[in-house]
Amino acid sequence: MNDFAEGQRWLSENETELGLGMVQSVDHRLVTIFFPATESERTYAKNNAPLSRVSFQVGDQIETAHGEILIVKSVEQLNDILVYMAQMPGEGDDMVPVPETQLSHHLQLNKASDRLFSGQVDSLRWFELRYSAMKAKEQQQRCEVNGLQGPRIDLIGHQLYIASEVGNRYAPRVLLADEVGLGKTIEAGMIIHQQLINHRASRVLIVVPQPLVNQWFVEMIRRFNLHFSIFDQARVDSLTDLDDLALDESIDIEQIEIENPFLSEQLVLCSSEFLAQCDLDQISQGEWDLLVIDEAHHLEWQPGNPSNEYLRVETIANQTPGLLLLSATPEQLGQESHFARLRLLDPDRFHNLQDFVEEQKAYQPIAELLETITDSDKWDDTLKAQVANYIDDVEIDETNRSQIIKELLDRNGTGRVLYRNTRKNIAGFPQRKVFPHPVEACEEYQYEIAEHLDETVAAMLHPETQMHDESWTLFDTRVDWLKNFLKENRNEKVLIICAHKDTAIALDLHCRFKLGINCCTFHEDMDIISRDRAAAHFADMEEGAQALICSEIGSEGRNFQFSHKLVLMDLPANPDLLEQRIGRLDRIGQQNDIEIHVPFMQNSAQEVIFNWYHMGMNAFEKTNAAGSEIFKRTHAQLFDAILEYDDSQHQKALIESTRTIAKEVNKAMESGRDKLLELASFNQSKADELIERVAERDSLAPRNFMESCWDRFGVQFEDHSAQSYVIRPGDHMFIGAFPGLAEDGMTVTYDRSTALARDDMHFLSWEHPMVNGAIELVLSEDKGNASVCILKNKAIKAGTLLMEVLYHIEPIAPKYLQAQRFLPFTSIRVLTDINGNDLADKVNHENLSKQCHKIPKNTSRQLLKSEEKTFRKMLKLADKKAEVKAQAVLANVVDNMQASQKQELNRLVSLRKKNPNIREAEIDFIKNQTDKLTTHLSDTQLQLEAIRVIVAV
Ligand SMILES: Nc1ncnc2c1ncn2[C@@H]1O[C@H](COP(=O)(O)OP(=O)(O)OP(=O)(O)O)[C@@H](O)[C@H]1O
Repeated sequence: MNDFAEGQRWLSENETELGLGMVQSVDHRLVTIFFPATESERTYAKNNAPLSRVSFQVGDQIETAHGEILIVKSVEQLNDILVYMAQMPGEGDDMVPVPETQLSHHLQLNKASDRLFSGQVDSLRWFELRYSAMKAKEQQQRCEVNGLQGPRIDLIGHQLYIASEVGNRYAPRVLLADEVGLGKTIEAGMIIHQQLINHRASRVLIVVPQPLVNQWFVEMIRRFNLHFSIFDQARVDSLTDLDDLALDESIDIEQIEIENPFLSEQLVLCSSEFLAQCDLDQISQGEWDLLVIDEAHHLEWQPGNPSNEYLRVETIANQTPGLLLLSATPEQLGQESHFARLRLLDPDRFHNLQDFVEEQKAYQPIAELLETITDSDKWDDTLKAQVANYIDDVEIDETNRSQIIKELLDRNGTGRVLYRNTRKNIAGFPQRKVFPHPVEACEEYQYEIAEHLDETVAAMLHPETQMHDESWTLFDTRVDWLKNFLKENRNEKVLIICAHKDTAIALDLHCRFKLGINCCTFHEDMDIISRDRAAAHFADMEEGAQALICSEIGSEGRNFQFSHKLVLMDLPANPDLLEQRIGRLDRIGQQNDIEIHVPFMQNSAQEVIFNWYHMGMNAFEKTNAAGSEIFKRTHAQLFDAILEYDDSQHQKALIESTRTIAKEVNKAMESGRDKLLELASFNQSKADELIERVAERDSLAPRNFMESCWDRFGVQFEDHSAQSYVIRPGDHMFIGAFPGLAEDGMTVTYDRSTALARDDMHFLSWEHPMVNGAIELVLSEDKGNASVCILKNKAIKAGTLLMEVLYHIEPIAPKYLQAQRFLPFTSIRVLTDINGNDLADKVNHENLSKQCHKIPKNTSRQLLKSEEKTFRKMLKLADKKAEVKAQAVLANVVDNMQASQKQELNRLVSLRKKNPNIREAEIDFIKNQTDKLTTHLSDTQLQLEAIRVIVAV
């Protein structure tokens, strides 16, 4: 464990760009570091904080907070603080005491020139490794698909498209609403991964229904290398409980301020059930950058009557810049709740329910206009005038097409906040087939007409719930049918869903004990471990259960696509719930057509609802986007027909009107809302381009770079199979531990399809934590930043001196500005001769390196001594050239940043015409942010990274 003390200076190993940190507070478990240069603060667990103590040695150059440069003459220790006794170079023997607290907050880690002129030179291979690490860092940060390559996933167009649209945003706030099973979890994972890898976010909170906690936890590690910590009440208690601590009796427990437990981890996963009852102040003060809510349709809101769940999420979301809501059925609880969730995402855009309802009615003309402007190569004046009716602050011209489409979709639809892909737009999905199984009605079930209509309908749809015990399994004809069905399909995996847990439990007992069928159950009264065990037992292809009998909770979020037979023992009176049930099997990865078996009693309420779904809206065989709207408009008639199930005329009328309404709603949606959603959510050519780009990055795997690193740092590696290696710590490792390398070794592969098939192998892409760690390791070490070599090239006169100097620029700015989105790590290379001519563009590094050869270290040192003056002059000349290049880059960066900020400003000003709630302060915020970004970006300093002296022979 490290010993920290207030005032000490430490450097974040993972985020060196934060500048030099100062210990702000320490307790028995946590340490908080403040980074003054970037006005940021981080809290780490003491025992595994990724921090390095910064201490200078005698002879080192230090810079004070006031910018004075001094040379360290001796180092003293006062309590736990280092005090450097230092002198101003060339200003006599006066010694100045500089406590480490007064060091400059911008740490210049680079000592390339010091090392060169003191003769500490390294081999060419180290210099080249350093160059490769710089290039890798630059390419990665500048790569358009950065964050999309690393995940262990198939490259699927609609997912990549959404992730690339959202993942790079500053504080993304969106609702991911793809149809069930199309990969919202994967999209969310990609967005989180991008935000983390690009330093847009570092603290993430994911909230999911309890049954899905483990599934998310595993998906995040397996597919994204993201290790979330699961928080529940027991964990929070253990972090805040003082009883376990052996405290000195003199300490007054009342006086101890307890650290917020949520600050102890960066990536936290918890259940919605935990969120509903935990300490709201603590969790909302978790300083999250990104909040993710799965199955967000549960956040119910009515005007004047928001649910507790909604209010809690709203409290956290108001204090968190990024917000991802996931729901396949966002309108499940009605349009009001849907609107409220959109308002959570973007209150400026969605401020009034009534306006939103009205606006939705006007989607059709906008959809038509969008189609016209997409399809027309040349826009005539009439068309331009039409577009100008909707947007008045962008030049209306076909050359601005993509921006105009974006603005239209954003300002008149839900373009910026809602993404929904449907099976209709995605090829390759299996067919769904429904198999009705009418069975004889059971006389044993008697329907008492209860006072409340809804309760009666529920009782008629699920008559077994009226029996209060398990006796119904003995006479219910559906159970008999199930017995035969399971026997006939003995070698198939069958998922059985029913609405209530008591039904699932009774069926499970009956099937196991009375019929001897290998099955298991899954319901809300089971604890999470038992549920996961049941799901795993069902998934086991060798010896697992033939059937899994779930209550309704099994119909949300779970992955059961290895099965293609679904039995619905009853039907829910809500089309979205039906879609959720079918979605367990109908998801990415399903290899077969899906069979949906529905046993129902003839001449009963069950037959009525089956026909309503099947004949009225074809909800079994096709995904039904209009389900909730159709339900809204037909449910009164449906309930009547259920209550009078023996009236065939009633049923006929129900089916007829449902068909008419379904047709009407589907048509309106297809030409209005769905059209807008489709345009905003997917773009085939962009998706194809993204797949191509990622595949291209895959083909440039970091093999050479990693092999050089392993070789240099003493990691052993050997072939495992094609494209795969076994690596393990070597006996003579150059450093204590290689980043991400397990003590007992690991198997890695560079190949995506191998990684997809073999979970036990690490997918080593440029985004893997080991590769990133290796890049940072190379760049944080001094090794390779100074080198001398000879050049053999007949065209160059012997004795010619060249100097290859590498620099980088990277912004140092407060985190909330996210300055690196405009200025990623940029390397600058100068190849100067003795007159200051820069040959970098004429001779690239790789070609030059082929002609460079090593010379003995002693010879290098002699050369450096004898020609020191010349080399110092050459370095100054190189600095000047690099400075010019850096200024050109920065000017461009500032221009781009200002243009992008202007777009944001225009949007807000335009929205304010419709939404009076947008305050002047919000507009001032963008202006202020632009000013600060301009200052920080323009002030970016050029950093010297490495020098290679080259002598032609
Ligand atoms: N790109 C991909 N590569 C590999 N597997 C994928 C990919 N996308 C999705 N899957 C798999 O498909 C299944 C469905 O994905 P996911 O759970 O993300 O869907 P969803 O839209 O969140 O589903 P639901 O609506 O049920 O919550 C999962 O098993 C997931 O691992």
